[in-house]
Amino acid sequence: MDLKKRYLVLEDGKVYSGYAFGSDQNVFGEVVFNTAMTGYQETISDPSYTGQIVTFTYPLIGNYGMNRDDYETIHPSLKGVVVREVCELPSNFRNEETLDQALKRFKVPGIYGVDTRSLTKRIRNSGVMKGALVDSIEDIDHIIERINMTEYPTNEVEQVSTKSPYVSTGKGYRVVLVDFGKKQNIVRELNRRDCDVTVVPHNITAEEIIQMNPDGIMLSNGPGDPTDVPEAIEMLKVIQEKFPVFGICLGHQLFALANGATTFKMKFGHRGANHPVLNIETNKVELTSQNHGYSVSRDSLEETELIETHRAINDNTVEGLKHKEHLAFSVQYHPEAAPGPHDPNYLFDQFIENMKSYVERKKGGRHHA
Ligand SMILES: NC(=O)CC[C@H](N)C(=O)O
Repeated sequence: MDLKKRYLVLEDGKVYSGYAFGSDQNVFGEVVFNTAMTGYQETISDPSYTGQIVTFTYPLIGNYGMNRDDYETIHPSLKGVVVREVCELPSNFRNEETLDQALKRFKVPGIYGVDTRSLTKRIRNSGVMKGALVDSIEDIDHIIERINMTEYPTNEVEQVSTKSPYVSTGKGYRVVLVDFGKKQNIVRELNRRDCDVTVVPHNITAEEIIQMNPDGIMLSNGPGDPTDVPEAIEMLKVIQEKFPVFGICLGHQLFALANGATTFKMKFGHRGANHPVLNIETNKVELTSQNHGYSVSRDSLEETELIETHRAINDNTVEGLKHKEHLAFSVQYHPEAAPGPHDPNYLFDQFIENMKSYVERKKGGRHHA
C-alpha cells in the first residue's frame, strides 16, 4: 500500500490524520467504535452498521485476512473503517484476500495510523458524532459544514432488506424471518436446528404472514432508528398474538414499540463482543455480542404487558424482554454472535421450545374441534 494521506474529520472540528486503504471516495456518516478483539470480517459485513464509519479499538486489524464463509452479508453497507494498524500480509489457512482488497471491492474507504484510543475517548465523552473520511482538508470549513448538514437517512432498513422472499430449506419448524438487515448467522443458527427459514422483506404485512401459516416469527437485527420502521410495528401488534416471536436487536426494539414501550438514542451505544448481561430470571451473567445505538426505555415498560428479562451490567440498560401472555420474547444483544461469545445461544433453543408448544397446542386444538 502506498502512503497516501487520509483524514477523519469529526463534526466538532477535530481532525485525525492517517493513511488511506480500501477504496478512494470521500464519505460522510456516524462515527462509532467497536471494542471486539476479533471478528472484524463479521463486523464489517453486519448490515446494522449501514451508514456508519466504524472505528476498531483493537490495535491490529486484518491479521487473519478475509474469507468467503464468514460474511454476514455479501454486500457490506458500512460507510468507512478506522484502524490503528492494518495488516497487509495476513496469515491464516482460511485467508483469501486482504482487508484492503476486500474494502476496495466493496467501495468502502479505510484510514489507518489513527490514534484510535484518543478517538474512542472523544466519542465516549461527547457521544457518537457525525464525521467524514476525506483525502484532503484544504477546505476544512466546507467539510465540517457538510458533515453537520448530513442528515441520518430514515430508509436504511429498506436499503438492506431483501426485496422478495426466499427460502433456506430445513425439515423442521417453519420460521418466517423478517429481514430488517439480517446477519446471516441468524439463518445459520435456525438451519442448524433444522428450521425451514423463509426470509421475507421488512414491509411484509400481518395478513401475508398469516397466509404463510408459519410455526414462528423471527425478527432480525437491522440499521437505524427503530421508529423509522412503523409498518413493522403495526404488523407485530397482530402477529405476536398468533405466533411465537423472537426478536434480536432492532427486532427487540420493534417488539418493544409494538407493545407501547419507547426507545431512545444512547450516548455512544454498545458495540463489542464482551458485554456482560444479567439474566434476571436465572441470576446468571452471560457475555454477549453487541451492536446497537438505541435502547428500550425502562420507564416506558410500566404501562406495557412486557417483563424485563435481561439487563446490561455495564450501564444498567434493558437487554431483554418477554410478553406476559404471548410466546414472544426478544433481546437487545446478539445470540447469533458472529463475532463474539456464544453464551446466549440457548435463546434459539428457547424459541424452538416455544414453537414446539405452539404446534402441539395447535394440534390439540384441531383434535377438539
Ligand atoms: N444491531 C441492531 O439490530 C441495531 C439496532 C439499531 N439499529 C440500533 O442501533 O440500536
